[in-house]
Amino acid sequence: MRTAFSVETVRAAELELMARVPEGALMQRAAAGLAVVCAEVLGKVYGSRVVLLVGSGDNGGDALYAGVRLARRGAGVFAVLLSPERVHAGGLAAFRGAGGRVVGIEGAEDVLRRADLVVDGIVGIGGKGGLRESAAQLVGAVRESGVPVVAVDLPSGVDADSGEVAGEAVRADVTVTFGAYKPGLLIDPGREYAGVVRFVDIGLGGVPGGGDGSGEGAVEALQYADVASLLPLPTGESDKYRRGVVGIVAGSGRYPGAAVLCVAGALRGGAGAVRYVGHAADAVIARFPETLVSAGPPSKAGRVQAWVVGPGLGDDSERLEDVVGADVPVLIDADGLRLADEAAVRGRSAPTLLTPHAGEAAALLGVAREEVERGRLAAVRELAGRYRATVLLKGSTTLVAAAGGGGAVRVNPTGTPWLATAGSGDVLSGLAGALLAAGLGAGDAGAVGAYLHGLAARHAADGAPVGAHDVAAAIPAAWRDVRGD
Ligand SMILES: NC(=O)C1=CN([C@@H]2O[C@H](COP(=O)(O)OP(=O)(O)OC[C@H]3O[C@@H](n4cnc5c(N)ncnc54)[C@H](O)[C@@H]3O)[C@@H](O)[C@H]2O)[C@@H](O)CC1
Ligand SMILES: [K+]
Repeated sequence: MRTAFSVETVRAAELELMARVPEGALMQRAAAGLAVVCAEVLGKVYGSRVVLLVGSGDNGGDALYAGVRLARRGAGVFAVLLSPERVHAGGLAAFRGAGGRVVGIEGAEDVLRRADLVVDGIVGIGGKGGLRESAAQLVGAVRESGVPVVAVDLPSGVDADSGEVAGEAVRADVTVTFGAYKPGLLIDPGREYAGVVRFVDIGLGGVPGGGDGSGEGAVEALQYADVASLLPLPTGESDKYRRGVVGIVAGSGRYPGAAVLCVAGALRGGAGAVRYVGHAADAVIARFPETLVSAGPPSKAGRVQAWVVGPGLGDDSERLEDVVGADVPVLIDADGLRLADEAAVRGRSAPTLLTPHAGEAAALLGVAREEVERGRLAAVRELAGRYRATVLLKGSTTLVAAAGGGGAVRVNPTGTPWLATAGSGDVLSGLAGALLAAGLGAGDAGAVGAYLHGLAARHAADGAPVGAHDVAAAIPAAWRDVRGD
C-alpha cells in the first residue's frame, strides 16, 4: 500500500522525530536525497548550471542545502530569492560558502535562459492558498524557459492535502518528497503537476507518531500485492453461488451496447454466473451465451449476490427501484445515478457503491463539473457522506471514499488516458459488480475493480487507441499480471 498523510500528520511526526535527532539533521537528510535526484536528472553535475527558486521557509532551506552539494561537485548554482529578508539563514550562509551565487527576482529570467535545471523550493507543505503574485510570475518564467524542473517536497502551488491548484503552479518533471507521500501528489490535478515522484526517507517510519507506528493515511493507493491478496479465487469447493452471482440491470432499446459491455466486465470479474435483466437480452446472448437472461422485474430473476444497475438504462426507474430495494450489495452507475432517490439509497440495509464520473458527481452535488474536477477529494467525500454509500469517482485519478465519507480515500494508480473512451465505465461497473458478488466489501470492490480496469486498458492499448470491448477482453491479462503468473 502506498499511503499519503495529511500535512497535520506529517508535521506532528516531524516534531516528534526532531526532538530525538540533532538540530538540522532532517533538513540535511532531505537535501542529500534531493541533491542525488538532481544529479541524476542532470546526468553530469560538473560544469552544469542550476537555478534554485528559494522561498521564505524550510522548503527553500532544502533547496539551498542541495545547492551546496551540487556546487561542491562543480555545478554553477544560482539562487533566486523570493523574499531575501526571510530566507533560511543557515542555508543561505552555507550556500554562499560553497560558492553559490545569489540573484534577485529581477535577475531570474537571465539565469533561467542558460540553466540546465531548476529546483523549485518556493513553498512546500507550509503553502497556503494560491501562489503569491511574485512567485506566480517566477513560475510563469520557468515554464517559458522550458528548463527541466525538480520540485522540492511538492510542486509549489499544489495543495498538499487535496491536490487542488488555485491559479499558477510549478509543473515538475520530478518531485522529490520527504518522509511521507502527500495526498496532493497522488490526486489530480496535483499529481499531473508532480511528474515522477521520488521518495526520500528521512526517518519518519510509518509516520503517525514518527516512529515505526503506522496508521491510517488520508489517501491510500493499492499496489500489486494488495490487489493480489484481495482477488477472489475459486477453490475446490466452489460452485457458481459460492463464487457469486452478479445481476446486471442495464441497456435499453436505445443503448443495448451498454448491457453487453457491462456483462463483458462482469464475466471477467470472477463471478460464478451473470444474470442479465432488461431490454437488451438478445444482444447480450448473441455475444455472451453463458449469460442467464430474463425480462421481468429484477426481484423475480432468481438468486444474486450483488446487483449492478444503470449503464444505458434510460428511464427504467421501475427496475432501478426494485434493485435499490434489494437486500444485497448494489452498484449504481450512469442513468441509475440520475434516477436513484437519495433517501432510498441512504436507507438501504446492504452496502451501496456509486460510480459517477465528474459530470455525474457534479449533477448529484448540484455544482459545476469543473468544481468536482478541481476538488476531487472533497467531492468524493461529500457524496459518500450525503448518500451514506461508498463512492467511486471516476477520472484521471479515480478515487474511492468509504460510506459516510470519513477514513482513508483510495486512489487508483493504474489509470490511463486511453480509458477515456465510450463504454469503458460500463465495463468497470460490471467488473466491480462481479467483485461485490464474490464477497469483497464495497470499498475493496471499487478499488480492485478500478485497478484491474486501468491495468487492462494499459494492456489493451499498449500505446494505441482502444475501444471499451478491448478493455474488457484484456481484464484476464491484468488479472494474471497482478497474480504474477
Ligand atoms: N519540518 C521538517 O522537519 C522538515 C521540513 N522540510 C521541508 O520544509 C518544508 C516545510 O517548511 P515550512 O514549514 O517552513 O513551510 P514552507 O517552506 O513550505 O512554506 C512556508 C513559507 O512559504 C510562504 N508561503 C506560504 N504560502 C505561500 C504562497 N501561497 N505563495 C508564496 N509563498 C507562500 C510563507 O510565507 C512561509 O514563509 C517541507 O515542505 C520540506 O520541504 C524538510 O527539510 C524535511 C524536514
Ligand atoms: K516546492
